[in-house]
Amino acid sequence: MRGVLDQTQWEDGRVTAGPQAAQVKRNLQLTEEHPVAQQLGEIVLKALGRNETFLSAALPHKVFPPLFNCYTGGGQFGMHVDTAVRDVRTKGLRVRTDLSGTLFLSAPEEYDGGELVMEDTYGAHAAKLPAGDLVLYPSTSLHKVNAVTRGARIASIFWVQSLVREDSQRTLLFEMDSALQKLNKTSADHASLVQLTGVYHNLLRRWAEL
Ligand SMILES: O=C(O)CCC(=O)C(=O)O
Ligand SMILES: [Fe+2]
Repeated sequence: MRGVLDQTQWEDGRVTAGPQAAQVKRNLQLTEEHPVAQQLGEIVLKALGRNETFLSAALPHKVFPPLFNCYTGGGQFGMHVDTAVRDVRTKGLRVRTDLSGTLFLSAPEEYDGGELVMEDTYGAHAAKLPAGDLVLYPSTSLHKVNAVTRGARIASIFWVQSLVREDSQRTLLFEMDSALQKLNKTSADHASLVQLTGVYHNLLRRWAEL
């Protein structure tokens, strides 16, 4: 993916930003309509579909086609909250953004700065992950990307409409599914596993919106 991106002409990131975000957004990007974003976005979507942790945590209903972005030469993205509903112009559908994802495509050693900083009720958290790692966070969070003062930070970003809109409910289901998966490995024949798996599905049935 980096081989292709390193040869692609980037565009100004402000074209897809709302009025508040446009004030603070200084980066380059490829929108979901760009052929390179479409080609590489498919790879990202396939990888997401194979990743059990992602599927269990996000419970994805719709995924906004991945964009690609690049911060370099002091590029940054100041504090903002992502747009709540995004139109997928290429597919004629709309995605409510419950979760935001950043898939890092540059190694942390390639650039200085560029941390993704998210604010939640417990304060600020910074993520600057190895290439190939993904951070998924509630789209309701205020977040920013610190200025990149050396090198270039390349990433793929996307949004997920989850089957379960509420973070608190999704978190409970994720915890429960993680525990069930562990039990399935160690005590698959325990009778209570059937019952607990049933509870998981019945909670999901209660909370899922299609
Ligand atoms: O580049 C990132 O990690 C996040 C970008 C971002 O917040 C956005 O495009 O809304
Ligand atoms: Fe954002």
